[in-house]
Amino acid sequence: MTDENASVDPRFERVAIIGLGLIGGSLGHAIKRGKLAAHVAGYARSAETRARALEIGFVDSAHETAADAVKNADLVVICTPVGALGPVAAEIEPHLKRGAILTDVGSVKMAVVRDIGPYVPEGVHFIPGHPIAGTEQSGPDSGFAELFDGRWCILTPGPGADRDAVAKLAAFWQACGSKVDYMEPKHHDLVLAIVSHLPHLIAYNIVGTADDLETVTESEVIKYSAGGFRDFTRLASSDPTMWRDICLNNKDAILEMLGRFSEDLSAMQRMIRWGDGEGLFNLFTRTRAVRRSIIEAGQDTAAPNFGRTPAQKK
Ligand SMILES: NC(=O)c1ccc[n+]([C@@H]2O[C@H](COP(=O)([O-])OP(=O)(O)OC[C@H]3O[C@@H](n4cnc5c(N)ncnc54)[C@H](O)[C@@H]3O)[C@@H](O)[C@H]2O)c1
Ligand SMILES: O=C(O)C(=O)C[C@]1(C(=O)O)C=C[C@@H](O)C=C1
Repeated sequence: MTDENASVDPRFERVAIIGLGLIGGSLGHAIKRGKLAAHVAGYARSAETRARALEIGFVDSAHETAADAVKNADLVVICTPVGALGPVAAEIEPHLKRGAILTDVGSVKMAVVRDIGPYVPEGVHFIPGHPIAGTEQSGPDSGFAELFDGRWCILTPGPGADRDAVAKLAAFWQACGSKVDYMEPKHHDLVLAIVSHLPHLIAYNIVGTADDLETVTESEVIKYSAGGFRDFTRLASSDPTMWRDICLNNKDAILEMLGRFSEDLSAMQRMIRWGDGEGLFNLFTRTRAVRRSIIEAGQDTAAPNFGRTPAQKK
């Protein structure tokens, strides 16, 4: 915990988690691990997911409607795909407790402010958030308490946000294992477009290209996939709904980064075509240095098995 939040109590009486998949489930586990709430109420659309969440034990009660789950909650965390945030916010609006903190974990932030903002009642503190931690898995069985340990959680409070509420939410995420940082939503979306969204889109594209070649390479793609290709297939197996929603809701920043990427790819194509060995060598030397600085900064947490329970390591 940083000094500035050291004196803030990270605990809540009642937390509501809306959406009980990888992130909602991991949050439930982290709350239980840190004893951060007296009661965790959960909402999922399917009876099967609700039953499973209760059975695993990362929620204390599972509700058939989001409206029911948020009643009396001091902290409400919406953990659904980004495209569902607006409808969920509209449903829960009349049931939110005055003084409660309302937040989310969505991978984009401008669209979250746009979609949830209109449904925040007077007296409720809306502070968008994004834990930069995840895996390619989804659903209630995929969550685990250690997911957020040592990873960043970015909060994007609006200009008029209540300082005490922001400090409380920051203390909560720190108690869940995260390091907390603050950004403007627009800046967040630009940064995440390059460090998270573009890598996933490249992975989806490479695996799609290989799949199109199946008549030629079907057996080879499977047989020799122990190397670089296998790393791409992990990212490319991430949840289709989640990534569709990210693309649709961070369109401008993603198109900007895809444009730059395409230009750089063309430059690389040119170097290969004209045998520019020096250009290629210089580029590869520069990118190798980026990897080294990530490791030196202690951020080498993107390795495929980072943060997973032994059962999840494949
Ligand atoms: N997976 C990651 O790596 C990761 C990391 C950080 C943030 N996020 C963000 O967290 C959120 C949840 O992602 P996840 O990985 O936990 O997904 P998930 O698929 O594991 O879980 C999503 C949950 O939301 C529910 N849901 C889906 N559509 C809904 C709807 N229309 N109304 C109500 N509930 C609905 C699902 O049933 C499920 O319970 C997303 O906004 C995503 O952008 C994901
Ligand atoms: O490690 C992974 O599998 C992830 O995709 C996690 C990852 C990322 O790109 O780093 C994906 C999306 C989120 O919004 C945050 C984290």
